[in-house]
Amino acid sequence: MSDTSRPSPSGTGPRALADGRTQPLGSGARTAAVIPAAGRGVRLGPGAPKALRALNGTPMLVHAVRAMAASRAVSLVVVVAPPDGAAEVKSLLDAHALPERTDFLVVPGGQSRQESVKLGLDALPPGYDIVLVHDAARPLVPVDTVDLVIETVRGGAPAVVPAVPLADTVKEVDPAEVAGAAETVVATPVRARLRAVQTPQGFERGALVRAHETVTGEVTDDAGMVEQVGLPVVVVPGHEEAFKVTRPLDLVLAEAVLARRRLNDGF
Ligand SMILES: Nc1ccn([C@@H]2O[C@H](COP(=O)(O)OP(=O)(O)OP(=O)(O)O)[C@@H](O)[C@H]2O)c(=O)n1
Ligand SMILES: C[C@](O)(CO)[C@H](O)COP(=O)(O)O
Repeated sequence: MSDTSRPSPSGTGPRALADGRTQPLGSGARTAAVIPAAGRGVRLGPGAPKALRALNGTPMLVHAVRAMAASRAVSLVVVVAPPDGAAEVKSLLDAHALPERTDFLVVPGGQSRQESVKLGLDALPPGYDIVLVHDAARPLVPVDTVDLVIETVRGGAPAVVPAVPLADTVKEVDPAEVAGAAETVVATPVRARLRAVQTPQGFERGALVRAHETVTGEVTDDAGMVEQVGLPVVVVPGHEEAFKVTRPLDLVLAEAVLARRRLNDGF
């Protein structure tokens, strides 16, 4: 099979195959996680920036950092803090127990999620061939999901998203009427073919960097940017506990999940 080589920013990355997949990176590939945590959390209501709000007494961001560091494959976590809050976030992480095998970096974020992820990527040192991007707002993702995403990138996928089927039927509405007093349905996509995608999304580093350097315009996730540069995105099973804390009711659900985990763990 013919293939073309494409250097990764670390200089140690994989070769891109003609179909956009990459040759397997192998188990030696080092993995870093970028956690965008610079959002305000407007939909959660008034209060501190969302990532700093507590879930059972511990800031959501600390839960999210621990969720990434729980994977033995993740050796660096880059936290993208609110633009004026990097020092506060650094102190917060210093004050909470985190695995010793994992290094941490904190950088200030930007005005959009996309900009914050790019700032995190820019801060990544060389030597990491796989990059996870994980919302601070998904604090409870289980380690098995994180590991599955990493394994799939190691196996040669340039981009991987964990996803779950939808419970609701989804309607597309007339774009001219979006957020108006009334909206008209223009289509009903076949639900069985739709997936709700979660994070961490995993990437071969070169693919993600290229996407962030070339794609402009509104995007709501990083895999969508990789799609736009023409690379395949592989879907793996997500997890119901990887839901995004977006509205006040999600906080109630997150605390219930933590309570159930404590019961199951017997403390
Ligand atoms: N300028 C921004 C906006 C968002 N995020 C991060 O992107 C993730 C997903 O965003 P979302 O859940 O929408 O968070 P917020 O933007 O804080 O929420 P809202 O839209 O309700 O304000 C969050 O971890 C958030 O902190 C970020 O790093 N920088
Ligand atoms: C990246 C994401 O979590 C995938 O579902 C989602 O698109 C983030 O959206 P948000 O509006 O920035 O929370």
